[in-house]
Amino acid sequence: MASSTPTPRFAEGEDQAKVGSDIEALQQQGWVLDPEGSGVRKTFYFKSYFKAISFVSMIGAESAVKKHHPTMTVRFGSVDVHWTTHQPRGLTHKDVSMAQHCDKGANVIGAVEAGQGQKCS
Ligand SMILES: C[C@H](O)[C@H](O)[C@H]1CNC2=NC(N)=NC(=O)C2=N1
Repeated sequence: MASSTPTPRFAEGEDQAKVGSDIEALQQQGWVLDPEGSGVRKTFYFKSYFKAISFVSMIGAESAVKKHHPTMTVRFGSVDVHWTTHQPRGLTHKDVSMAQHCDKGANVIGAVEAGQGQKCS
């Protein structure tokens, strides 16, 4: 059976119209809702492991400043990033602004298309 498309689950107190339209814009940039609809995720691809680690470091620095932290999985030529808000639970403007920051940083570092990332030989 095909799984149904998740619908956004916003945290209490969020401006749902604003965050909802920002999430739609992020989806145009390749972000997808997680299965619960309470977070967004995207995989970024890089030509070198050093670029992937530099991206993680850049996101980590912004996370420390903004006190909002992602779950990231680093692979040889890619980084999976997941943003959600734990308290209050659900999607917030913080997830949106950090996801936008990821897209900007990926451009600076030089992310590539899926399939163009570094692979094990
Ligand atoms: C006190 C501290 O700022 C909070 O616990 C922050 C830390 N980082 C966080 N990160 C994320 N992703 N969600 C949160 O709710 C959150 N809360």
